[in-house]
Amino acid sequence: MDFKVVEKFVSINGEGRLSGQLAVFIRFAGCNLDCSYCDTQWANEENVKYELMSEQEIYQYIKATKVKNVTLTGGEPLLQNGLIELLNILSKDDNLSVEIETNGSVSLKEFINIKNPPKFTMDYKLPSSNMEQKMLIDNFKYLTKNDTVKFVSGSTNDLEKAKYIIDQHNLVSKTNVYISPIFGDINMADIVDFMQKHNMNGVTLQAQLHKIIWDPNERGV
Ligand SMILES: C[S@@+](CC[C@H](N)C(=O)[O-])C[C@H]1O[C@@H](n2cnc3c(N)ncnc32)[C@H](O)[C@@H]1O
Ligand SMILES: Nc1nc2[nH]cc(C(=O)O)c2c(=O)[nH]1
Ligand code: SF4
Ligand SMILES: [Mg+2]
Repeated sequence: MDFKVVEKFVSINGEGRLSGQLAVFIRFAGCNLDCSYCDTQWANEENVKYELMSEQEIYQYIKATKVKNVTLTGGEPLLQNGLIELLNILSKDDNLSVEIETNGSVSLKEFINIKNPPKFTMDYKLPSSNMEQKMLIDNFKYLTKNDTVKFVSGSTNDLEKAKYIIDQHNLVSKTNVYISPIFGDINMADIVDFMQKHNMNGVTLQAQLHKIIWDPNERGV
């Protein structure tokens, strides 16, 4: 199966539990959502330039970088035809640690049963995204302590919804829970105040590190 790869690069992971560590990124074309704040809308455009790569070509590229952490992102990686075949190849290599960034609207069911499954970082899209109605609440039941739910928040209303969902589904006891600001839209100090006011123990606040290191609009970092 050939995959539409819009960019591939080595950087530090700017998000999630492996933030600050080297990672090799594979970004796939196309997404089923249209989040108001999406910083990679270009990857979802119909006429985006892409390179067709087979599973083996992607694996060989990853190995040539000598980087252990692999992030599959997009666009929406879980919508790529043949993703299971790619994951089967990557999961056989004990020297790789694979993570998938996914938007919360695609069922994880068929991806969790593979041997040595990837770590999922699943967004729960909050009201500011305009995509909340697409969230599959059922996905929470597949997540473990290897995975993460991320709430990208741009307002107090978003934070209140995040807190409601975290409490309602007891997420802190099941998985890793992160809050990340919509870049530039909300003061991080206000998020900390909110976390303190609501005793949000076990929740991690995180900025997008790559947007602090490099120009926030730079691609390939
Ligand atoms: C571009 S998305 C690709 C993967 C998948 N479609 C998703 O939404 O998780 C990767 C991550 O970047 C986050 N993101 C996109 N735009 C952002 C922004 N302006 N500020 C903060 N995070 C953003 C998304 O919420 C998601 O967690
Ligand atoms: N450095 C860096 N780290 C990231 N972690 C997740 C990213 C993504 O776009 O999914 C990302 C990204 O675009 N750049
Ligand atoms: S789901 Fe991810 S890639 Fe798709 S529009 Fe939202 S942030 Fe962008
Ligand atoms: Mg990004």
